[in-house]
Amino acid sequence: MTEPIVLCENLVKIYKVADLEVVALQGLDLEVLPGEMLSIVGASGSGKSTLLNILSGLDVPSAGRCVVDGNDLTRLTPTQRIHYRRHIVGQVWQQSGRNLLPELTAEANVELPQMLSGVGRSQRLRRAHELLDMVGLGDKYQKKPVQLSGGEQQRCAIAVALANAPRVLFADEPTGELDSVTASEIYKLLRSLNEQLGLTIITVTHDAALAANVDRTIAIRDGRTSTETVRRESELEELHEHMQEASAIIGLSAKTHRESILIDRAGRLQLPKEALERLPFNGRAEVRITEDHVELWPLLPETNGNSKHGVATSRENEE
Ligand SMILES: Nc1ncnc2c1ncn2[C@@H]1O[C@H](COP(=O)(O)OP(=O)(O)OP(=O)(O)O)[C@@H](O)[C@H]1O
Repeated sequence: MTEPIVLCENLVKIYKVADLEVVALQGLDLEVLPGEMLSIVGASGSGKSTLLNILSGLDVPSAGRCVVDGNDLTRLTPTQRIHYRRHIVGQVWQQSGRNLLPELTAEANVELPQMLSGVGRSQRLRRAHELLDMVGLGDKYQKKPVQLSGGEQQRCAIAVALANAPRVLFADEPTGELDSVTASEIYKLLRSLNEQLGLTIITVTHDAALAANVDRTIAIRDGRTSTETVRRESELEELHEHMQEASAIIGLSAKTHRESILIDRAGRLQLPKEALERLPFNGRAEVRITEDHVELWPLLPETNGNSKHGVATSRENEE
């Protein structure tokens, strides 16, 4: 079995602000396989950036386990952390000011991380040109960020992030400041780099529609993974009744994507908000375990087993 390149187990992050504690991640589990292109979606404040900051080595978890390409992020020494950030992971941020130095040309921006790693000038230049060609900036080597469009700046940022050939690329809202056409082009570029280089890519986005561009989307709610959406190998011709319900979770068609609720090792899951809003659970549910699925029913006085209010939380053999 292929080992995951990213593994988070029961990850917890608590921020202390004055006397207050903010629990940003509350026991998050995540596995990503080498070569996967994954998107993390979730409402503002759900913990996406916190997770990405931990994975990219900028922050440390309060508890739990987090291993990326064999590096245990709870145990790195400061020197190992610098090596990890320079060589194992690459990052692209939403604001181009965080990705590129304004006074340097595109070429020099891609040279910089290599220079910090001790790569010689001719090799640096060769690599910078190779990467700028790959991201579609073959005619912009000498342009400074201000002379590039927003989309070109993000292309350049991707080249910078790949300068030291990382094993995993993290992109936090890489298209947040771009129009939808340019955003979709950046996702296509990320997809082609993922396929050409076999690079593992994890992006964070508010925009569930962009999730259609990746293999798998994980939704985070309140610091925990809640649902997973996987692109189907081939489009379904027909949908079962219950599958149309499922497609509402992040807004992609159940014909093209298969959605599931994630159940952690302790058996915890988060019901979709839609189910919570539509059905009167009031914090508790009647559980019915059958041979091949589990049903959760609101505790209505008149519930007699024939109510239409049931929500199936696990169905096997759905296709
Ligand atoms: N440095 C910090 N100090 C204190 N609290 C923080 C800090 N960073 C994040 N938080 C809190 O942790 C929770 C998760 O924040 P996080 O930024 O990870 O969410 P997010 O899903 O990335 O949100 P957004 O989409 O708005 O960027 C929020 O309640 C936030 O206020």
